[in-house]
Amino acid sequence: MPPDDDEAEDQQQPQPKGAHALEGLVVGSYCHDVLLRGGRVVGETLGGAAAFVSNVLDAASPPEAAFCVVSKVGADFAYASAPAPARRPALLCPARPTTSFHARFSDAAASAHAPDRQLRRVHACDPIYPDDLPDRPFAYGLAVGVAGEVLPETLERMIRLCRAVLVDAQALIRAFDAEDGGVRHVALEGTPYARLLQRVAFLKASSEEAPYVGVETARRRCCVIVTEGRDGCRLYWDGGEARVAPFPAVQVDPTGAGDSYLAGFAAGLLWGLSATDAALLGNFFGAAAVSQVGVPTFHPKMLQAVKRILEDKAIPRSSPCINGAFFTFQRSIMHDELHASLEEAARLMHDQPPPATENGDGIHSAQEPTSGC
Ligand SMILES: Nc1ncnc2c1ncn2[C@@H]1O[C@H](COP(=O)(O)OP(=O)(O)O)[C@@H](O)[C@H]1O
Ligand SMILES: O=P([O-])([O-])O[C@@H]1[C@@H](O)[C@H](O)[C@@H](O)[C@H](O)[C@@H]1O
Repeated sequence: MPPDDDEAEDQQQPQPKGAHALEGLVVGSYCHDVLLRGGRVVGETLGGAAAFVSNVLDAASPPEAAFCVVSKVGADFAYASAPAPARRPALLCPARPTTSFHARFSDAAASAHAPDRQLRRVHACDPIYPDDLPDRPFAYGLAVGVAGEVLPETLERMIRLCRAVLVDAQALIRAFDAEDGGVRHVALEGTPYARLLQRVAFLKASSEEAPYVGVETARRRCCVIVTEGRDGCRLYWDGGEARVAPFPAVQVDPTGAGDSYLAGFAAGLLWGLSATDAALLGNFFGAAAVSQVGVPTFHPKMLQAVKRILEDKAIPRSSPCINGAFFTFQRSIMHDELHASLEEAARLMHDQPPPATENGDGIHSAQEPTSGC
């Protein structure tokens, strides 16, 4: 198919050079998460995919890979003075409240594929408009909206600015009940995002979202990743697929697993791994996310070990792989060895207990709001 005018323009776009040749653009709002079990509030945490994503990119990107976050919050934002990741300033919308979700957990969610929480959007901040994005080229972009804030025209602008765009399906297919904000999904094909898919590099969906994405149609346009909770994930591209094994975890809070997965995956690509190998890093950080409440804190020894493994195993990045033209999908010969080394590193996470307080509900409160709430 010949490229349309937009695509031709994209292909001529100047490549970023110099110290920020691997700079990323993360688009999606921070939010307030309220966790409920049995009608009782059992945790209040910083949320929003952008928060989980920044946390993992900070932890796992190669040293030369910077990134910036475009996020919106209201004047009530409770984590403005918190340490990373919300220290990356969000655009302030004084007239609107911070996006907020209530996540209701059911005790019965024992199956890996059963929805383990019911989400309600309680407040929505302003959308992120194309003009809110910095006007410069980026090596990669992550479209990680949670509340419908990444508009189709904003995703289109990201595609123009970034050499490769990775998208979380939750940014595209969520619809919100007009009465109570209940989250449901709509078919991607019927949304204005569908026509952009062929200019996206990777689309990640959870197994609950996958039927709405339509994997068989979507994989002909971009690589589709379906995450399967504690079973790991599968990648589907035009002409092949792969299953990638998980890492063991004791789940205390599933929030942010998908977000942390996507950022781990992107970091893997930045280190020069193939998509199937990078998915190991996604699974690794997805597992790390569920073992703590809210945005997780990683043990420094664990992170050192992960970086050593990547420095050792990843290919030199003189020609960055995070570039639509150069992705390789297949697992490499060192895939199993990489899994074993990361599994070893994961044990260091428990070298000392994470900074969480048990409250008897299986959900621990790792972060308290620093103001507001
Ligand atoms: N209980 C678990 N044990 C180990 N890894 C997990 C667990 N839950 C999630 N993960 C990891 O996180 C990834 C994303 O989780 P998933 O539940 O599929 O996404 P979402 O948070 O979007 O619903 C999975 O592919 C897996 O790698
Ligand atoms: O758990 P996950 O699917 O990766 O992502 C979550 C979103 O689905 C949710 O709307 C938001 O409130 C959480 O903070 C987190 O971003």
